[in-house]
Amino acid sequence: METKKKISNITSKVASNFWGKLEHVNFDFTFKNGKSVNLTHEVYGKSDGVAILLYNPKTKKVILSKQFRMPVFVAGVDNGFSIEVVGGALDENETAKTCVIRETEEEVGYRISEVKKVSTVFLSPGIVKERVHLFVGKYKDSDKTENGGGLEDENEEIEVIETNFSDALKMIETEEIIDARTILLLQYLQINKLLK
Ligand SMILES: Nc1nc2c(ncn2[C@@H]2O[C@H](COP(=O)(O)OP(=O)(O)O[C@H]3O[C@H](CO)[C@@H](O)[C@H](O)[C@@H]3O)[C@@H](O)[C@H]2O)c(=O)[nH]1
Ligand SMILES: [Mg+2]
Repeated sequence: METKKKISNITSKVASNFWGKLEHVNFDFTFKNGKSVNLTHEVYGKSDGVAILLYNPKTKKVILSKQFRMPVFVAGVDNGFSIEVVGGALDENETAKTCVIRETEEEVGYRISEVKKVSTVFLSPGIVKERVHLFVGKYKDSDKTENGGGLEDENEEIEVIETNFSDALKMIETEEIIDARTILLLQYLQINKLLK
């Protein structure tokens, strides 16, 4: 039984509070041999997030979005454009389900009501404290509204991509799709044979 806590004397300083918050967390870490070190780790995050893969069982198509992502650009990949599932940050006091239904209409213009929760994941647990709640949801052509494309007042510009599921899977191999949430959810559909 542990006699001393592994992590103790935790203090946190806000290093930056712009869009998300970057914290410097100082703590004592005790190794198995009893030795203790004082460490400072960076932790970044905003609110938790959601993401959803929309699929049409009749046409075997999926809906994806394409938008500019500065971190992707800074990393030198694909001029910064990224093909992703619909997703976004939770508003205050918003449930994951309400958020994912709202983001679906805002970003790609489909009004859906039923979604299925798949899992909750950390995407970069060494750095980012955000948890993302992952969903899948069926859509049909008649769910389409006049909306989509993102919110102008959030400076969003989103291209809606409706593509064959089989082509989307190929885009993982060709690395046209590089977002982990998107790959995870496409593979979830494949493993569970939801579009067979
Ligand atoms: N990252 C970032 N986005 C900003 C900033 N300022 C404005 N934005 C804009 O704020 C909007 C937020 O849109 P959402 O749909 O809510 O979020 P998202 O950008 O799609 O998703 C990102 O955040 C989610 C929640 O934190 C994450 O779940 C997801 O993985 C991704 O990082 C985007 O248009 C983004 O360009 C900024 O400083 N940083
Ligand atoms: Mg978004």
